[in-house]
Amino acid sequence: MKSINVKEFIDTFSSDESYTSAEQLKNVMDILNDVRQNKDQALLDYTSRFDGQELDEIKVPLSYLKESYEQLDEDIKKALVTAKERIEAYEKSIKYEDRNLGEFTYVYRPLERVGIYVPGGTALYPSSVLMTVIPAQVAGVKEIHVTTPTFERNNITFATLYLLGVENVYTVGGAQAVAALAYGTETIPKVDKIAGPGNAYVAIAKRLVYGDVGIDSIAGPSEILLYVDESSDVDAVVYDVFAQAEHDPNARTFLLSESEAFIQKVEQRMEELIEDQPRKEIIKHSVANNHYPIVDTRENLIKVSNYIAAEHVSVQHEEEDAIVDAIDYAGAIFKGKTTCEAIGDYVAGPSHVLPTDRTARFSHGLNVNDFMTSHSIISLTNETYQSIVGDAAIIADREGLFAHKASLLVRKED
Ligand SMILES: NC(=O)c1ccc[n+]([C@@H]2O[C@H](COP(=O)([O-])OP(=O)(O)OC[C@H]3O[C@@H](n4cnc5c(N)ncnc54)[C@H](O)[C@@H]3O)[C@@H](O)[C@H]2O)c1
Ligand SMILES: N[C@H](CO)Cc1c[nH]c[nH+]1
Ligand SMILES: [Zn+2]
Repeated sequence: MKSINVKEFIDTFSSDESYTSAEQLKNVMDILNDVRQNKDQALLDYTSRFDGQELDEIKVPLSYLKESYEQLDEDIKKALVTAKERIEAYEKSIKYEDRNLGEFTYVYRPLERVGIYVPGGTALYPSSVLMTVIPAQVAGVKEIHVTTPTFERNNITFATLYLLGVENVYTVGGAQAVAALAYGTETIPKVDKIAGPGNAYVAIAKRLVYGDVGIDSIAGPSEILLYVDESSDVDAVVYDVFAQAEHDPNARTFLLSESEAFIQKVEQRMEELIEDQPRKEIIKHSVANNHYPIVDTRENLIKVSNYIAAEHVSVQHEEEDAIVDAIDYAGAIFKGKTTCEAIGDYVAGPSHVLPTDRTARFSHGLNVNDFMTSHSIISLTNETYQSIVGDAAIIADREGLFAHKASLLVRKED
């Protein structure tokens, strides 16, 4: 594919119709309203329509989870436990603790009831079970409810849920699952916050229910921004592009370099390897519509990296320290030629649930603290109170809020 410079990219990209088109929004809104009104019946209807499954019940019996786990081979059991231990250790290390600051205390409390979306449309995502449920468990969430459009009685998603001890699992996907968690149905309870990644329908639905329920972030179709140079390995870069593209036709891949010659080597190799990819149909669609090879100066490439604020930024470059330092906005940065993005998908430690669609400008990857809420406890000594009450009263006076002023001054000592 021909490369473009940063200016050409900004012109095309900002005028792109992203997956959140008005039509998509309307479709998702209709699904949300239907589930709100018709509850379980709507879930059964959408599951038949979008997933081709005629279900009798939505809740997965615990015996299915147990059987799924027991039938796993030892090598995958061991891999899941390795991932579990690394993710747990990471989340425990970053968990906020109560802080006593004398007259002020910040306290952190786990959420009571959360809903977790585990994707399962074109692939199974046991790794997303680990990357969402473990932070919630480390936070101490009291009730965890998981929805996933996964139907086979024995499958690795159910097995991983069993490994983590999750008992409330429902076979519902897409916007309808988000609606069920946000508003409640006969089977699925209304939760306080919904977390977890998914495709465009899931991402739009989370946007729309926010406010009625909390959400973690917009963790929609996957993205990677690769910043590479002549020292990078061409095949490794190609597989990094394909690894994101194979998630979804809407997945986006940005390939940035100061070297046109290197970009052309990667583009050429992509053409050679694409036909051999088992998920080539999805990859081709993603690459044809959402792949951006960009060549420009260092300064412009850094600016555009911060503009895109991609879910994953992978820096494979001789001057990686300087480039990583200059990047302010990204879901997660993978530094160096060995630390590829896919290691973060599975076992590195930090959650792979990351903001997409430029939302890393203002939100961050999922972690234990997203499953907690904090409040301050303010308890002033009388001495402090008496020293500041006059200032408070005069501001209340100027706001014209006289009951505020009175409540302050009634406690003032002469
Ligand atoms: N950002 C992140 O942190 C992150 C992490 C993991 C996965 N992902 C993303 O998760 C997604 C997984 O996507 P998926 O599709 O395989 O699974 P999914 O579970 O997200 O979506 C499947 C559901 O989409 C709904 N759906 C499909 N076609 C529809 C239509 N025409 N109208 C309404 N609803 C429809 C169905 O209800 C189906 O159950 C990918 O986009 C992947 O990139 C993102
Ligand atoms: N790359 C995805 C996040 O965008 C996460 C994932 C799960 N499994 C494989 N990959
Ligand atoms: Zn991935």
